[in-house]
Amino acid sequence: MSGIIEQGQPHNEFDTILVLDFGSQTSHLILRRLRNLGVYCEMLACTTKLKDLPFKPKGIILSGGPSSVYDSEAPHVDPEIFNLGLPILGICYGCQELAWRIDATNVARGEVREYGHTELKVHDSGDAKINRLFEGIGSEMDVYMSHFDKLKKLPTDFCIIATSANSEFAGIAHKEKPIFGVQFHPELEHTPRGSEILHNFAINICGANPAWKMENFRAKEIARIRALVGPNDQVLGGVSGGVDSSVAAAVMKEAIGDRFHAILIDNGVMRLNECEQVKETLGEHLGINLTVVDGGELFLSRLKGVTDPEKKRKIIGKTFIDLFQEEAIRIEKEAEARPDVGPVKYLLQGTSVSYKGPAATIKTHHNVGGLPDTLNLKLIEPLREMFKDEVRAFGRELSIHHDVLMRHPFPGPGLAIRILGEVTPERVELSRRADHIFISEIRAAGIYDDISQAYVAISQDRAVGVQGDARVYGFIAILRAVVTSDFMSATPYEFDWKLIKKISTRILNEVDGITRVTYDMTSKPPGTIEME
Ligand SMILES: Nc1ncnc2c1ncn2[C@@H]1O[C@H](COP(=O)(O)OP(=O)(O)OP(=O)(O)O)[C@@H](O)[C@H]1O
Ligand SMILES: O=c1[nH]c(=O)c2[nH+]cn([C@@H]3O[C@H](COP(=O)(O)O)[C@@H](O)[C@H]3O)c2[nH]1
Ligand SMILES: NC(=O)CC[C@H](N)C(=O)O
Ligand SMILES: [Mg+2]
Repeated sequence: MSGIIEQGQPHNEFDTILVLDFGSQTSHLILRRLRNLGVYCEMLACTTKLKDLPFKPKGIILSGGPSSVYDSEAPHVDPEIFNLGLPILGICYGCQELAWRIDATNVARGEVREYGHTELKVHDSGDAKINRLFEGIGSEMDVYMSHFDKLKKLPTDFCIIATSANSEFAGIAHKEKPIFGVQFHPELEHTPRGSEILHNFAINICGANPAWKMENFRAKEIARIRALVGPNDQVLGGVSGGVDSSVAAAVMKEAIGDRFHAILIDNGVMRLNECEQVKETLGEHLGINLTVVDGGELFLSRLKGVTDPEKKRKIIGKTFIDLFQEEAIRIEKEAEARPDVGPVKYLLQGTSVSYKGPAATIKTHHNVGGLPDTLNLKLIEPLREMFKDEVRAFGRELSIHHDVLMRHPFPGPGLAIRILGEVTPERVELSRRADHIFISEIRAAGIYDDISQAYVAISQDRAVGVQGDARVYGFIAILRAVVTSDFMSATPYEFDWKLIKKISTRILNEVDGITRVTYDMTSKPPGTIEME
């Protein structure tokens, strides 16, 4: 990493815990819990060569992951990890990895899957140094497990610090060195006292000073962006009106002023009047001059006849990139006469927490699928490691208006992943109008902020109805409203029955082409928030 990029990096100023990501769906939650404790942390790929690290962490956490350590394809940590003299905590796969690195025969496939809550028994080793991970917990603790593989043997020089009914080695500690492993997931809310374990590790064992605060982020991020972009280069910003990109755009504007160009791409699958409204709101509340690029026809023509969800996502992602590239050329042309500004070198995305590393692909979120090699724009993602609620807290720090901050997330592929199957202009229209009624009623009932995300999906199947005594044959509208704190897991919102009946009646009366309305009762997991 170059010296310039290193300037203003928080890991040079704050005690930092390094999280090595083995691809768990919940790796980011480790960071979030640590930040809540005031401990600065960063996440890198599990295979990072540790001698190349641009900073010295106070300790290292190995995350969970979908692989099995004994498989030939499994990812492994740099063996150098044991020579750094740093405290290490392995979580689930991370714990199995520690044991495997010491002796590959320590880990094997289990006989039973252990998914869900388990009572953990904490063992007193008689040595205060070894007991530190569970300090203050007492003799029992409710934990969440999610594994199949298990430790078969205690690694040499380790002792047992916790057990569960299924895991003889649910917690292990090295007898001399500050190396610990746990089979359960302390980062999950389902492990109610998990934060205490992370506190014990990061603050007590690693000795990290918990001096990190959200307000540090603003100055640090602005300094980082200024150093990265330099005095002349320009930045193109994908701005959707969503929470992430609005907050990211506000930071960019503060950092580099009019060298930042905010672009909203109308992908033909935005909600009713959305582009006009976003342009107005961002201008009014953030003083950001947004250019709206009309890509509607292009997107819809490329989506014609396509029904596979992943194909739809990929087509949309690629079309976004094509249009961003065209915009970069336009902006450079316009700036030709200005000696003070240089080329457009960066693309800003407001992405907050995303799946990266070797995590199993559940969906190709278009914005995080990686940019094509042919793109000569480098990515800037100021919020890349934050969770939505952290982005909102950061936005409040930047005095961004409540309505912008509380907007329900809206995915980049827009209504296209809520219109099951083929996206046609007619079905986009149905989806827009039904969605508008649903959201307007939710707002009017004063429950918009109680719901994390709500929308109407349109089925591929049709159903018969009777309207004005005539037979009609139309699509099914599927209402979805969920409550979640981190969008990783979610439960359906419990509507007042009268309200949901009113919404259903309005949709059936006002949207021609819809003959049924249903409510999606699926939690995440096993469902996801979007339909496709
Ligand atoms: N229609 C669009 N035009 C331009 N950029 C977009 C558009 N949709 C998404 N993006 C880019 O992709 C990024 C990821 O989208 P995502 O939906 O995750 O974030 P967001 O729209 O900023 O916030 P939210 O999650 O609240 O919707 C955005 O931050 C933005 O940079
Ligand atoms: O920018 C985005 N591009 C995408 O391709 C995408 N797919 C899902 N989402 C949003 O991510 C959150 C979790 O969604 P899922 O439970 O459907 O995976 C929810 O908030 C979704 O709206 C996306 N956001
Ligand atoms: N959550 C995890 O880290 C799981 C680890 C490993 N894949 C197992 O099944 O045991
Ligand atoms: Mg969005």
